[in-house]
Amino acid sequence: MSHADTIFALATGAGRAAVAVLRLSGPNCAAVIRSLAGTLPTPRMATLRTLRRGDGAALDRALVLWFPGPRSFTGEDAAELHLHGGRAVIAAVGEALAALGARPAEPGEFSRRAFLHGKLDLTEAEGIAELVEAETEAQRQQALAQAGGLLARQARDWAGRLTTLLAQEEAAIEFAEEDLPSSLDGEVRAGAAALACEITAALADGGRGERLREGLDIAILGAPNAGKSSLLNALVGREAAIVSARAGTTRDVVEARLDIAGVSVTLADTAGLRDGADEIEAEGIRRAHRRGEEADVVLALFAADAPPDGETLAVLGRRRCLVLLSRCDLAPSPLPATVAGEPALAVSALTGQGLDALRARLEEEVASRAGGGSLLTRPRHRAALEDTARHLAAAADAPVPELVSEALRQASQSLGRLSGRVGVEDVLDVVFGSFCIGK
Ligand SMILES: Nc1nc2c(c(=O)[nH]1)N(C=O)[C@@H](CNc1ccc(C(=O)N[C@@H](CCC(=O)O)C(=O)O)cc1)CN2
Ligand SMILES: Nc1nc2c(ncn2[C@@H]2O[C@H](COP(=O)(O)OP(=O)(O)OP(=O)(O)O)[C@@H](O)[C@H]2O)c(=O)[nH]1
Ligand SMILES: [Mg+2]
Repeated sequence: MSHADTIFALATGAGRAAVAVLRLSGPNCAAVIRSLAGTLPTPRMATLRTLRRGDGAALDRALVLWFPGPRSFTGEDAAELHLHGGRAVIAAVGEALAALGARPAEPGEFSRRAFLHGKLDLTEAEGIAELVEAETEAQRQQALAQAGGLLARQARDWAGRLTTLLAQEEAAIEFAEEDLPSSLDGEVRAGAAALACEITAALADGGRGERLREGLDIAILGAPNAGKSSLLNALVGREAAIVSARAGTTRDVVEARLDIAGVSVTLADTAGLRDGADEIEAEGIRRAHRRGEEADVVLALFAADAPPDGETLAVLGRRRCLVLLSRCDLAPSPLPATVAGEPALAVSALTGQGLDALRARLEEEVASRAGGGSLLTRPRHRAALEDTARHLAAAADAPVPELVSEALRQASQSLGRLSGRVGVEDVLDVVFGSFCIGK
């Protein structure tokens, strides 16, 4: 993959659409646009042109945008073709571009070039990917802040202070050689300890930003016929799962997406837990248990009109669950307030009783685990900052000035990985490889 190539990709979604945007970037852009559109349009001004193949045949009437570098998204010559959205139009123009020496872009290659040309740091590029993937309002806000440099600015501030500390420690080492008394070493150690503290405080966010980006998983577990599928349908407001009076209706895990408190939540309905099921149902029950173990929150359902079953009680013993007494319209009141000592919320998917209270409880559970206001949105950020804080703490406590300086250098390296300044090619491959084509 050469950064000297001129690349192109469809920037808009596949499938039928009114307009399709083909994006181009690279040193050969001007020649490619001249060849397709006759002359270069005025920079950054949408211009209607007939695009023609080498043999003069018309390809499409399109809006052409020309972005001379370095004042472009990628920081090099770039262009956009706003085509009619037909599959054949896109294919024909793509063929013409390939014939002119441009090649299809890899996933994330436009953002990678913007990064390489210093237009974005790595966390800002990640923010752009997060913006494209955002499904909820809170995810959008977090992604926009990240793309706008929220973490990048903080990292630059930390990096600047770290560089100052390193320079001061080098000076302290010099002074020591000249046998001059200096308090500089002590000041640097105190500065390193303070910076370690500040970074540790930023890390102590309970992973809320990462969870907001990734979304949360909630699993519904309980005996056959407890009303799990009915509850899923009631919560998502559509018939996502099959409901029937026969025990053992659900076998596969049925997933539905919900927006709870601005967090993207995957709600999973599972096979009813019981012994002695047939082969297929038994596999469903294994999947149910696995879902329960992986979930952030488990809803344990007990039918209010039946005694609590041992299988679901065993789940309560293994992990903290939100306990629900389902089908509560079928049981005579008063209902028990607890199951196996756990407070239980009475709900009915049929009458809707208790559903608002359940939604409120779910909002609390979700809001306590994920939400906005965090600088960190990825495990990668956490790992880099944990290393940085560790090296800073080591610098504060190092036995001799030379080791203070060495630890500060390592802290600087770790922090550089966060912004991508200390660029190990494989980190870039991982980050940009997860982007979609055309980004
Ligand atoms: N048609 C279209 N819409 C789009 C994009 C695009 O590339 N094309 N974007 C793509 O992500 C987003 C907008 N982001 C952009 C960010 C920077 C530049 C850009 O060219 N920046 C120049 C400054 C340009 C100027 O100030 O006039 C630069 O940074 O040098 C373009 C788009 C969303 N919408
Ligand atoms: N009266 C009443 N009936 C309910 C309620 N919830 C579910 N049912 C009925 O209980 C039966 C089982 O409901 P499902 O939602 O399929 O139960 P399930 O837990 O998904 O069952 P499996 O998939 O077999 O594990 C169906 O006949 C539902 O109509 C409720 O709140 N009130
Ligand atoms: Mg079911």
